[in-house]
Amino acid sequence: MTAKTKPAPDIATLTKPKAKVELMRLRLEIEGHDKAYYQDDAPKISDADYDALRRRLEAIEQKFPELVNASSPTQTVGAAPARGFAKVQHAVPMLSLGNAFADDEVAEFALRVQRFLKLDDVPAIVAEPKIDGLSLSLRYENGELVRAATRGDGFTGEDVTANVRTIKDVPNTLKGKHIPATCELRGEVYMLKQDFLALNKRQEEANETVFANPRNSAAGSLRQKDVTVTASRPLKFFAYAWGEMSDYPMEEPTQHKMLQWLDHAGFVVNPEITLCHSVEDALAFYRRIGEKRASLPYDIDGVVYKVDRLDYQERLGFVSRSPRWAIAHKFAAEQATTVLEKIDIQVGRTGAMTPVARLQPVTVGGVVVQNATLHNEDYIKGIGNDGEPIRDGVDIREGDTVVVQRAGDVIPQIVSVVMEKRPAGAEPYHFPHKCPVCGSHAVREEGEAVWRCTGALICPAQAVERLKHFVSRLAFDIDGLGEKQIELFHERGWVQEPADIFTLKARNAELKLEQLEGYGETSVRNLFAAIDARRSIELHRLVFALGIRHVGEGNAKLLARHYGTLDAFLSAMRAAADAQTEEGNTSEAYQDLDNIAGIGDVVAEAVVEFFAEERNIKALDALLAELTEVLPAEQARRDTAVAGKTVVFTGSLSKFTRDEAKAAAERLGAKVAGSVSKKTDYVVAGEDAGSKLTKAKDLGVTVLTEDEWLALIGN
Ligand SMILES: NC(=O)c1ccc[n+]([C@@H]2O[C@H](COP(=O)([O-])OP(=O)(O)OC[C@H]3O[C@@H](n4cnc5c(N)ncnc54)[C@H](O)[C@@H]3O)[C@@H](O)[C@H]2O)c1
Ligand SMILES: [Zn+2]
Repeated sequence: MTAKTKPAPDIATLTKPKAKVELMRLRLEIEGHDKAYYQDDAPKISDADYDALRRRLEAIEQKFPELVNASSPTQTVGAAPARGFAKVQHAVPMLSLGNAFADDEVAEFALRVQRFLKLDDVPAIVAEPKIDGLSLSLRYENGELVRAATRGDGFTGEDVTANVRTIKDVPNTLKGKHIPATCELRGEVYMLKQDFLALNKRQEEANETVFANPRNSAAGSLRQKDVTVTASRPLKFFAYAWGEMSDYPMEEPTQHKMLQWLDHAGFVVNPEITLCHSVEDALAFYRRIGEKRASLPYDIDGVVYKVDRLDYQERLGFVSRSPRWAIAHKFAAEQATTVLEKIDIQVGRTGAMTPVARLQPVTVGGVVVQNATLHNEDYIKGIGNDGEPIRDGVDIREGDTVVVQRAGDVIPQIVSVVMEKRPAGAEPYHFPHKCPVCGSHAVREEGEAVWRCTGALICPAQAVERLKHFVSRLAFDIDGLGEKQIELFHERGWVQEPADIFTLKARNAELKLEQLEGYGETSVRNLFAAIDARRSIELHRLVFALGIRHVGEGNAKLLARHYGTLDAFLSAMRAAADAQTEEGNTSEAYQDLDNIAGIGDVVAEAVVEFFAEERNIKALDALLAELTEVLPAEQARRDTAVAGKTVVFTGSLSKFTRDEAKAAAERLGAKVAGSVSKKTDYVVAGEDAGSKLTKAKDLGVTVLTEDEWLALIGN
């Protein structure tokens, strides 16, 4: 949810005519967002982006005050009532609040108030959590609820009386002795975070609107034309204000006494509200509630400070859209403090294990955040990609209180750990050395930050990718069994590991593949025939198909040629795997593998790790039981003109395909390379050969036409 605004002109150099145009543009854009937010309960941008638009508008209006007019968003509140609701005129307007973001803006507010009232000290101030919901005005006549209205544009709201009667926290009849004949009591409709999450889950399952946060969810639930829908939604209400009052229920009324009265009259008043006697007290409340924010069961987006004495409030009065006697101290929109409850490991499609922080849900920038990525083992330890410390080298532990950040569309991140809040006995996190999905052992390669599951053949997290690889062109290459079919068969639970492909036919009495959409008797028969044809497979294809990390087609061929037969390969691998330790491998089998020309330490390690995983062996055995023969690798010949030579094919070939050329060359003992170097013996150039040909000429490498090549290999 980022604002897609054009690079906006610099305010400092803005001329008046340009400012006019820019104001017009901003006003339209803000009005559009106001409608989406207030009328449709479905904002299109984050609150932070929205606030940035408003701040820009304010800055321009400040520079050109003559351009301000009454319809500017800086002068208005909310949005007009939506169609479909009866309109209600508020006896006393429902306004917005001025904003403060920094501590000194709060101090300035207090000083302004003090000066305005000509007092010697800052007057008593009530600090209230700013509940992130929507405000509601309730009109009581002779203690009975007669009308409920939303704020709307501040003067006219929407009639939601029937909807509000379904909210338990709103009394139909006021309690107590001192009930004014007429009173408009006000507060915030909101939804508990857990109720919001549960509601969203139900909505998602029913394919209904999913809300971005508890605020939108509360607003959308209240503003329903069908009252039974509102009744089914878990709405709550905190009372904290009032509009018209025929008289006050007490002598010398104050904000905090009125809150007490609201409580006695049958409302729920927020229990965190505190009476403060200095700016320091007020700021301390702000910090305390900020730290508590994530563990509160409802969302708050700041603190509202209100001058306590009502006679002072009256003297202070209003400026355009907000009272002079109150101010909202907002939390930084894109950061929030919360508790990291648990670290989970997610296994990717290729076996990479990524740690994810499970957080107590917290709303950051208008979106509920429950997870944050922790990237890898080093990141959790406080080590960055370059080996340098991050977060001042502080590690992340389960139970930590952390500051989460979300900027634009970026995945939420953990910016810092609040060390004072680290629970006694919190242990450094031990990154698991086992795959949480399949239980296979995991490895972290030299020079890499990522741990990977070695259960290539059996890990459900990797299954689809692995199976697709297994049937790919250079592996088993089964006609009629491509990526789409693999996905389908896997989704249905018919194929979990390679061996299952070969038992499809035997299970078909039960599976009935021919009844699948797009399949018929013939195509199923053809599929089974294609699968059967692959029960006999070349060793290098089998090795490649296993999906061992770093073993591509080239390495698979090197291995197949070196060992020759499946039995030789398997017994060598078992011997090497048996000798595998964390410190290394000194077995003869391993040394032999590591010494194969073209196979380096990284590849050798990966191969042995694969065979050291018992689960892979089981899956491989199951597969081998289904195969009829594994064809030994063709030994590279040493008696041909090109044996031991390195060849590069380039340009478009017309006498043979590149795959054919490569296969033929390799059969004759040549090595096929992808790029030209001093070690290249021949470059076979087809039509339109480009840079490789030029390079060959530069290096003096022999260049052959296709025909010359065919002649050389005796065709
Ligand atoms: N994302 C968008 O497209 C979009 C569009 C419009 C508005 N917004 C967001 O809405 C907010 C602006 O709305 P606003 O004009 O209502 O101002 P506001 O929400 O900043 O402040 C006024 C409101 O605070 C609420 N409030 C909660 N607790 C209170 C308490 N204890 N005492 C008094 N009031 C309390 C009341 O409902 C009151 O109407 C901003 O956060 C803005 O980012 C977002
Ligand atoms: Zn696994």
